[in-house]
Amino acid sequence: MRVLLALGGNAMTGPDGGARPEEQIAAAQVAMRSVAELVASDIDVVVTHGNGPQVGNLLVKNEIAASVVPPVPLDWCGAQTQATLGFVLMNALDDALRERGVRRPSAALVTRTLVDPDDPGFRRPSKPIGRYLPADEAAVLVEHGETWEDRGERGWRRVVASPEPREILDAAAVHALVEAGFVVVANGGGGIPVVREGSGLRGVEAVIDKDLGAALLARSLDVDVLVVATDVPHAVLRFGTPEAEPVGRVAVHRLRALAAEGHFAGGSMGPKVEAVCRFVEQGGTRAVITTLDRILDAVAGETGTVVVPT
Ligand SMILES: Nc1ncnc2c1ncn2[C@@H]1O[C@H](COP(=O)(O)OP(=O)(O)O)[C@@H](O)[C@H]1O
Ligand SMILES: NC(=O)OP(=O)(O)O
Repeated sequence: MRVLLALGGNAMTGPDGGARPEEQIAAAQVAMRSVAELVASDIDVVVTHGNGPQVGNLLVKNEIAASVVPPVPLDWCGAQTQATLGFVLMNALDDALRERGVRRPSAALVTRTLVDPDDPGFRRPSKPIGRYLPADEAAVLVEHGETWEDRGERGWRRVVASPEPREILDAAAVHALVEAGFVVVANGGGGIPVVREGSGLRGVEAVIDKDLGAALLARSLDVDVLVVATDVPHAVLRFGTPEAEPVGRVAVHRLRALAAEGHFAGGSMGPKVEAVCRFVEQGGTRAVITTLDRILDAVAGETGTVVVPT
């Protein structure tokens, strides 16, 4: 069996979204213990991860330091988060494999994702990144030309362009590493967004939704089960109301109908639901949305929102 595990950026950054190194390392250790257990049962595992909090924080650092050192564009920030989180995840994975006495090599791959330069996502920023701020502080940044959005209880968050992922350009390299027995970390943050220019590629300033990127990578690698690990155990109907109801095992056409009724918020649960639907519609056996600590049961289809073909 082959599994793609998509780790949520928010779920990896602790309760206040602070993204402190020790919180990210601790979350990676929890997730990688489960990955080691899967690998020990002879399951091929590919890991991808979000980068919303981390790429937003890097962008702020660049902006604040701009008068001292040259700032780098958002796609470079995305590439940097792939490297940092790849490093953290590989360390945690190697430790977890060693603890279980499993000998499997790991690799983290800088991964590029093709997007369309005319994608409407460039005109309508929709991807929340970085820290949350109170409304009055966000208003000051809006005056300086940034786009911020009210994200509910936790406050306001900056939003940036998020085009559709069209092709995972380095999928063949991921595939070769998986076939050679590596546990691979790839396509972090949905991949570094690039467009074709002449006979080459150019990075573009955007952040791809990692769950949509994960669905595309999963199909490119003939993955059987996609697990989207986040900070809630299920997708929920009437989320945040007294009538909230978790979605358990569900056929993909039913989940599509629930999404059309507007149960899943844009920029958070909405793209996860879209990603799991796409994966199952395109031939995946099952896709599961649940929390980081339930990965093993999720792979078996025994917990979370379990999406199946019929
Ligand atoms: N219908 C819903 N069911 C469950 N969670 C929802 C729903 N709508 C919005 N959410 C929010 O989605 C969040 C998970 O998405 P997100 O923060 O993007 O996760 P991650 O960074 O882990 O990928 C949850 O913490 C929850 O607040
Ligand atoms: N790139 C991305 O979707 O990151 P998050 O999952 O952290 O929002």
